[in-house]
Amino acid sequence: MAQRKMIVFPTKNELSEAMAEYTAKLSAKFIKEKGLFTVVLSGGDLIDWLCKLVQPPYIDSIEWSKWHVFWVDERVCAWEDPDSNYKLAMDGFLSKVPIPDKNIYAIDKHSAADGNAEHCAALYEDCLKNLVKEKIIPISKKTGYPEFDLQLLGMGPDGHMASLFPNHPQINEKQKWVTHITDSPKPPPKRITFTLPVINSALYNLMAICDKAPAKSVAEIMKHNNFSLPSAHLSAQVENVWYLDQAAASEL
Ligand SMILES: O=C(O)[C@H](O)[C@@H](O)[C@H](O)[C@H](O)COP(=O)(O)O
Repeated sequence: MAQRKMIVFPTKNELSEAMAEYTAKLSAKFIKEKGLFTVVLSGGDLIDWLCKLVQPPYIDSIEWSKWHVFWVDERVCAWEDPDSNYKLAMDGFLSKVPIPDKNIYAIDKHSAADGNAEHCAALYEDCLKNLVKEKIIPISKKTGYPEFDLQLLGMGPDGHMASLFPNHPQINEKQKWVTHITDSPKPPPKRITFTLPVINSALYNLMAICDKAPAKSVAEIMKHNNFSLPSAHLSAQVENVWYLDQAAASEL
């Protein structure tokens, strides 16, 4: 498993530039090697930081038609709900680039609107299993879990990543690929999330963190490897890279 690497950027703008460059390079590499690129998004501020991808040179140089897009976690609510990570990504990013609709794998629309978190998690896992059969997602020979090319993650001030929260049992789930939570400390309470072994089976994991609020948790992880914080468990098969702005790195 890859060692954690950290890069601190003077500003959010520079972090955002670097994230676009990193994503574009991996997109070109994987499309050249296997004809497609699997990207996993999270919610939160990350989508804002992806804004550079919808600008030149990336908007014209990336082969968007070869992208397959997933969510590492999703809030269980209607697609139109302002809480929806799907809506956030569609409005801020995906609607601006020519990725075929069929390559955008959102939470099941009806079960999400019905608020059935357990069913949504099971359906999302079924969706991943079908894509394994269709050879869109390989199963890693090393980990035995699905292997995504790039996952773009964020961390909350409490050290959570995806919807794996401190002092909640989801972090220990090893059988399922996708699980659910109905009492998330960050609203809204109902969510689905990739499990830790799936998150860590990605080839490249990029964790992007800005602002002062998560700075203490960043320091707990970097200085003390405090495993009570779910983000401390992040790994990857090839690269586990953490992009911080100055504020997020201020307690280091
Ligand atoms: O659904 C969510 O809430 C997100 O996917 C979540 O895991 C997010 O990545 C972190 O909470 C960081 O969020 P911020 O960038 O908003 O702090």
